[in-house]
Amino acid sequence: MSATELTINELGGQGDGVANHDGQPVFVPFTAPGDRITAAVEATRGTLISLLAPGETRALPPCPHFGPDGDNAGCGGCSVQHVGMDLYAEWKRGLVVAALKSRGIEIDVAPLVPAKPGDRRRVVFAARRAGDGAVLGFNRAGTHEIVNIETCAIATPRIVSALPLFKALAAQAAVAPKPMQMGVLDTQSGFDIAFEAPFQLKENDRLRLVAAARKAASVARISFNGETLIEKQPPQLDFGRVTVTPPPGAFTQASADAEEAMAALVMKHMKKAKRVVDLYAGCGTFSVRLAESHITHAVEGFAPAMNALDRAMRRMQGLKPVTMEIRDLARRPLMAFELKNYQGLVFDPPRAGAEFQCREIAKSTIPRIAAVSCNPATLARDLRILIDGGYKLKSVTPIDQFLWTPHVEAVALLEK
Ligand SMILES: C[S@@+](CC[C@H](N)C(=O)[O-])C[C@H]1O[C@@H](n2cnc3c(N)ncnc32)[C@H](O)[C@@H]1O
Repeated sequence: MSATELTINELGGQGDGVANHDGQPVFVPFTAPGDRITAAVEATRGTLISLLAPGETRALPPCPHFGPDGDNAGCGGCSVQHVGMDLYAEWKRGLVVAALKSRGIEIDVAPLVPAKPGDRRRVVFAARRAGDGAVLGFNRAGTHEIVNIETCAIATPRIVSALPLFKALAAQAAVAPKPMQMGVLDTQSGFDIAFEAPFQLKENDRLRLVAAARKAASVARISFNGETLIEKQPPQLDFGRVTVTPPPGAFTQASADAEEAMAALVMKHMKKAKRVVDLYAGCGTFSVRLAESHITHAVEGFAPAMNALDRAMRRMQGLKPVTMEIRDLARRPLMAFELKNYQGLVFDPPRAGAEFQCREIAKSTIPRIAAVSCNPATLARDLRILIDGGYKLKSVTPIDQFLWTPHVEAVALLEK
């Protein structure tokens, strides 16, 4: 394929540079606005061949695994380390602005709440067997090839220091050649490690993995396909004043700082509400903070998460009551009449959003709503439903929970 000379005009939605070629957009990974490059172009995809002249927005990537060059480069964990932080922040904010605009929602979206490198406490690695050991890292973008990492610019320093340990444990767990996922949560009491694999462990494999975990002081718990193999001490996270032990497989926010930023926005908006309902409550990230001053009803579909919240609340004193309900909100959303006793509602659904639930909220008279979302597209769809139901959108704040990726959290606040 011949080399085509291109100038990069902007960053696309996935963080690739976008050039115009014969009137068509061409997306070239690892390029920045202003770059003059040569690329091998195939339809709308370009592969960088050479950087002829860097654009002014180009920055040095902090991680050696980022970028197209080198043995262990091409890590797909991050896609946007190669531009300056001002452009990066504006690009990320723009993802939220564009999603809202596509639903006809015009609002002055707040500046991005930034993230710090090294603050991701929850990371999901890809791992597989390699000889006597294991490779562990992230998939090369668009492939199933795992880039074996020696460091990571986004994960907490504790996670980075423990990469050799994670590789040793992955080598014990990877009893079949197929790749698996290794979720690592850096908790106050040690690592909570959750393997998800398309195979099972035999008894001897389990014993070997458990023996390796026993020797590692920093491991709190290991689970394999949802089953706890060893719990040396309960993994613990503080949500505000309350210490919770999330069960294996439960959702936890990926960064403590991002969680604090989201919770602060939610709490401020709920200030005047006496009773608040927290939908998609997980292990109670928002509920326990709300319970400092509001009677709170937490609703969640994953029973072990609600049980974890229940156990944590039983140890606490001085909080308002939190009632809990295990309920599938996709099949059985809370109906408008069930919402009539609340003055505030928080919802933080999975990526698919809360379309049916929002149709009921839209009919309700709850004066204050806080919508938390990791997917601007479904957030915009859900906000449209609420706005059409008479809610006024007061603010939207993007939060950089997933540094250097195209993923962004947002907190939207509404009133009726
Ligand atoms: C993005 S997480 C938010 C959890 C919590 N608010 C937090 O901040 O940690 C979404 C939560 O929705 C729950 N969930 C997913 N589908 C659900 C459904 N159909 N009904 C109820 N809960 C659901 C998940 O188990 C998860 O706890």
